[in-house]
Amino acid sequence: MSHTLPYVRVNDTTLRDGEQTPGVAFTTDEKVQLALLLQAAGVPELEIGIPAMGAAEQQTMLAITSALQAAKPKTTQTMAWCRMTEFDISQAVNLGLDWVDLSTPVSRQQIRSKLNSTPEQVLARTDRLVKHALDFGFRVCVGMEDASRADMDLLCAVAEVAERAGASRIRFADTLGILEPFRTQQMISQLRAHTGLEIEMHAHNDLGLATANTLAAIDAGATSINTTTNGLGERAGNAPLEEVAVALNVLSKGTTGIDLLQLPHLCQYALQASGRQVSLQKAIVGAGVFTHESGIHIDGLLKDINNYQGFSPALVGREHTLVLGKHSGVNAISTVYRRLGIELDSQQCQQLRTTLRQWSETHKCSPDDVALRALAQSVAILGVSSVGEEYGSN
Ligand SMILES: CC(=O)SCCNC(=O)CCNC(=O)[C@H](O)C(C)(C)COP(=O)(O)OP(=O)(O)OC[C@H]1O[C@@H](n2cnc3c(N)ncnc32)[C@H](O)[C@@H]1OP(=O)(O)O
Ligand SMILES: O=C(O)CCC(=O)C(=O)O
Repeated sequence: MSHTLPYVRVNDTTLRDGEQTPGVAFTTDEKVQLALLLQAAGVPELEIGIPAMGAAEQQTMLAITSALQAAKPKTTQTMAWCRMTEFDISQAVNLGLDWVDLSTPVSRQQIRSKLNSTPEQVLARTDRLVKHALDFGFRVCVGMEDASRADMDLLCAVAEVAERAGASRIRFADTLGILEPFRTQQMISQLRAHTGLEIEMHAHNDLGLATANTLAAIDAGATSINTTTNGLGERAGNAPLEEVAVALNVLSKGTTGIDLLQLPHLCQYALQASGRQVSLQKAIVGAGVFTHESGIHIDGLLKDINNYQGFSPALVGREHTLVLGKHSGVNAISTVYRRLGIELDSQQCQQLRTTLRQWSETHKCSPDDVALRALAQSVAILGVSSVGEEYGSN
């Protein structure tokens, strides 16, 4: 039986939390370009900066909101991150923003040791400053910093006060990245049962669980999520946009309206602008994630692609690549060489299988076409009769 997938609103914070990655600092032009690429890819909301940082940041934010407006149709809304203070809200005015996120710590630890405050004061401040921000025409999200370490009673109380004061959304921040999916689901479900507000999940990747926790939050009723391109962000980063968007699609958990085909280009630009690299094996965008070397896998792929394909790389505009190496089998060797225009017989393939093992241990990479031709020549020179037969031929 088919069912309608829930719409999940992506609020990408590459330009705010992403830029908090130590050492990362985008120029105004880079931020504008990133915002335009995110809008073109169909991301409906962007958190674009922190007005309290001062005039330069505010000018950049204005440049972003103006550029998004000019690129008709404007489909992407913008949000500023603010501390829950009059001053921060005042700095967000006249920047063309749709939303402010008013952030307040909600764990006992941070309320006491960071703000020198009390839960009662947090509640009173939430009520007052949500109303204050509404007076400026902003839509308001209340950012619950360190929510994963907070008492559920206080989270519910903050949500209640926020809702009554006129906020549209609460953000549940796993600020330290200490949640796992089961606990995430439990906490978000409890909040879901308690508030009619939109709930936004903000996950950090300190335990490598940001994507999993984001999906768990959606299962439990979160309506929007924070992401960053390539998982940029504080420490181990945030939930990567590309992972979450593709996972929601592949796992049939939700629709985002994001054009997945644009993700590689968008993420590549974000890498360049951030001066960062992702590992070869980074899900979705890593150079090696659709590359296959193992003999049994390539044999299976050649017989039927679905033998070793969880989802098609074409979903993100990429394709499978076959390489040879230490783990190659005869079927892979003959296929790869045939693509180079070199027909090998079974014995030559077996000899190459042995040669490739030695070559790979020495070079610690996949042989390129030049190296493959040289290896084929070495087989011809050595002659097939000298091949050791210790592995047999299939
Ligand atoms: C979990 C997160 O990612 S939260 C976002 C964090 N992002 C950043 O910090 C990046 C941008 N930050 C900055 O450029 C600067 O920190 C600024 C401009 C915001 C503030 O700079 P400064 O005025 O020099 O203050 P500084 O950073 O030293 O201290 C932060 C102050 O904000 C207060 N504060 C922190 N969070 C909040 C909050 N949610 N609500 C109200 N006050 C807060 C702290 O208690 C501290 O106040 P204090 O000096 O009275 O003790
Ligand atoms: O309070 C918020 O808006 C979340 C801030 C944040 O980036 C975090 O807690 O990790």
